Amino acid sequence: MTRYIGALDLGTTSNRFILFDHQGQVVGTDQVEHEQIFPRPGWVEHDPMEIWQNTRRVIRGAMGKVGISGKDIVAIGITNQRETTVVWDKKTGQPYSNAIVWQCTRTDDICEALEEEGGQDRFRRTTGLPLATYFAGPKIKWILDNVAGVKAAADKGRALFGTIETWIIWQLTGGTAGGAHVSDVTNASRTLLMDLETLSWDEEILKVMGIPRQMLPRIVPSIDKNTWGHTLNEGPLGASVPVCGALGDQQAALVGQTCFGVGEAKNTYGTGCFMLLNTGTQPVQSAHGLLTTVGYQISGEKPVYCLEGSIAIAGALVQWLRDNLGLIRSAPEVETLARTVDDNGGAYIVPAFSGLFAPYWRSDARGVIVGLTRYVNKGHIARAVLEANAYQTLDIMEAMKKDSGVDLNNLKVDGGMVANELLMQFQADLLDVPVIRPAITETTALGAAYAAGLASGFWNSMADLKQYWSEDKTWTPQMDDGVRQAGIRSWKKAVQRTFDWER
Ligand SMILES: Nc1ncnc2c1ncn2[C@@H]1O[C@H](COP(=O)(O)OP(=O)(O)O)[C@@H](O)[C@H]1O
Ligand SMILES: O=P(O)(O)OC[C@H](O)CO
Repeated sequence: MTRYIGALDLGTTSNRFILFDHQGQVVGTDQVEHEQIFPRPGWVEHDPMEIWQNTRRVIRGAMGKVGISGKDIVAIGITNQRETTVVWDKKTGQPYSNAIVWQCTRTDDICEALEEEGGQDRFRRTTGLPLATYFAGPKIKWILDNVAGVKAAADKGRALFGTIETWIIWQLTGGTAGGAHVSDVTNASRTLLMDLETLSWDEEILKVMGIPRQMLPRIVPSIDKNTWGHTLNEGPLGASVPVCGALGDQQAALVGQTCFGVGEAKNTYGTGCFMLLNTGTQPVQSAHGLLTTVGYQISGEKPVYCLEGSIAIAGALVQWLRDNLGLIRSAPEVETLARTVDDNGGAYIVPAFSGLFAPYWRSDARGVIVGLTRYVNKGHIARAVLEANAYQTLDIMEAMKKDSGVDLNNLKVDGGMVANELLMQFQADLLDVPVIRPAITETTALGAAYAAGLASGFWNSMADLKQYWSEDKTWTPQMDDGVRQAGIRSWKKAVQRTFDWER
């Protein structure tokens, strides 16, 4: 009987369940988008119950399309948008509020107050992260301080915190009847609350932020067959299937791209865009605005660390062009529109919608469109949207080189936006290195499947997984260096124009 690994990919824009066979090939998938809630400028929320409902829907949907039951699934792995924060009541299973999404800027004042002592890098040595609205810890504090009843419930041990993998694993493995309250170490490393060396919650930071220890999940390795629990027979899989792996989505993409060696990197273009470089079993502190984060941990082994460059707005800018400006009807149309012109016509967009993340970490920044003249038309704007992503990646690549000394001689890419050929060519031109797209661009889900498959014995070793990686297409640089340098100069000027807007 053919058996499968299931991967649940809980992204910012949509939830997917993907079934993989033993060759690492996709045999079936189902996907549902969820609502992006913008209650105020800079605020972003999701409804945790909608994410749970859609999770059940896509699991049943993918199994139905392939015509299998939960009994045909050896194990499942979970991967998720990181940092997005849910606090819920463990007796009723109800969230106290909407989830605060990683892009949300509402914790600006909290971060500013925390910075007064020790500055933006106050917790960097311990956590690998600067103080920024991006991370989960300040979001928990915001909920404790602002949502009625949560502080008292947390003190009594009734309120539980989780990032999205924690929330969904709790639901899948029992919910109010005793679901597992666990977080994988890669997600925990994005809270600003975890000590990167000991892989445990840092009591001192918890005290400073006023977060009760008992609301936090147990931190466990990302690839592990014993600690996550099993799905319920009465749940969406209709069977008791072990949950054997969980990884933040960017770390999952690193695993899916089989970047297991020191110096290997990938760049994922989804709602945001994230480059991760494997730095081995010792954390490397960044001096150039990157994050130090856990890449993955196999049970019983030392964790593998990464340097990460995080871009908040990538595909989200394409969504904005579609949903807020109505210039396109679907995301792929941005390429058609961009191809109506030869270049950006002098226009640059810096999408600092959530402030600017790496390498700048400026929460006072807001988005700009610069270089406008009467010549600029909607085709130029579409180009500037795509180019913004490539220029932001260039900023990250420069910082990565300074921090690690690694001069990448190509870039492995994945994520929803890599279908965009114009962007991929421009990216190769700008970085002046080849850009390589793998045959399977669902690398996030693949990484979660690999994690679950390794832990459950479906696959034997990481070395075995390397054979499933294959190239689909490579773009080689074609741009004249003078044109490249002129573009980079204009981009850097445009970035400066975003600063000092909010405060
Ligand atoms: N052909 C395309 N050109 C540009 N952007 C695209 C294209 N197809 C999808 N996108 C963008 O990619 C994002 C979805 O990618 P995905 O990897 O599924 O994201 P996530 O994991 O964050 O939910 C959306 O923001 C969408 O606007
Ligand atoms: O939804 P994505 O794929 O853009 O990823 C979101 C990140 O995990 C946020 O840190």
